[in-house]
Amino acid sequence: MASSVPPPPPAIALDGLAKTFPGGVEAVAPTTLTLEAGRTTALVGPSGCGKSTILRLIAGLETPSAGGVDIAGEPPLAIRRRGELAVAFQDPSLLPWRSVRGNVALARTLARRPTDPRAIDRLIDLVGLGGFGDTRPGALSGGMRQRAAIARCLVTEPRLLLLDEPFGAVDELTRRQLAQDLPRIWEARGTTTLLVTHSVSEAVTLADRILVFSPRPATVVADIDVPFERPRAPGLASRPEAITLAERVSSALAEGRAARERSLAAQ
Ligand SMILES: Nc1ncnc2c1ncn2[C@@H]1O[C@H](COP(=O)(O)OP(=O)(O)OP(=O)(O)O)[C@@H](O)[C@H]1O
Repeated sequence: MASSVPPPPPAIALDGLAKTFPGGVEAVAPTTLTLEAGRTTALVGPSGCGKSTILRLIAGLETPSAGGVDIAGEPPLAIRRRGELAVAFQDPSLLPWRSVRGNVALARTLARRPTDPRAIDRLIDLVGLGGFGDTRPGALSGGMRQRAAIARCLVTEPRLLLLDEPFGAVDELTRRQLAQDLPRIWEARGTTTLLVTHSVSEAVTLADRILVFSPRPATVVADIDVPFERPRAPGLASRPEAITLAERVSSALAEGRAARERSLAAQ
């Protein structure tokens, strides 16, 4: 989709960011790190460790208990209000009375960008929903709804893209196709992208950097650089160097869990 000169992608700084929910559930331990502008960072960690909470804090959808988030010098809400931040959560909240095309087009209108029907249809095709532009969400499968939500995110040409298990409800073959096609869109625009995933191989294939988290409260246990050239080759996940890297991530996950168990046992 054509646009005027895009603003540069933002870096994200977490400064002592922590979250304890009312009732005492400590989801995120104080975390300080910088996520570089224009790169894709994957967040991997055990279920319930606090990954989605981190994404929601960065999106300004949760209030930190301590510390803060700085996105290119501004708080998350400022970026969100300007429509420069797009979030796709596991459970896509599409408007049920609008078609796929209507949902995608509305996001573009809300971001105060001109709407080009052909560009919207190209994006719908790209996420594998060609022919479903007139269909309402209720008549789509969970995976199709997820893909419509991804199209809705990308159509706003965000500077910052937050994806929470974006391919969770998608079959393996489609997942691979999406993992191949979609990053090209955000890479071409230099979007700063954060991706929560349970799939180690997806993290290795899609990300420039992988942050591995401990069980709750989320603490970074490994910060791994992914050195593979872009665009990523279709068969990358089965290359020996990718397998070695995936094993490093899996070991860090296991070590994070073991360390947490040891510290709980010592208490
Ligand atoms: N609004 C809330 N109020 C109270 N506790 C919450 C709230 N949201 C999340 N939690 C708790 O915080 C912890 C972290 O949740 P979060 O959804 O961030 O984990 P996650 O790593 O994304 O999990 P998964 O991989 O299973 O999606 C969990 O124990 C969850 O029950």
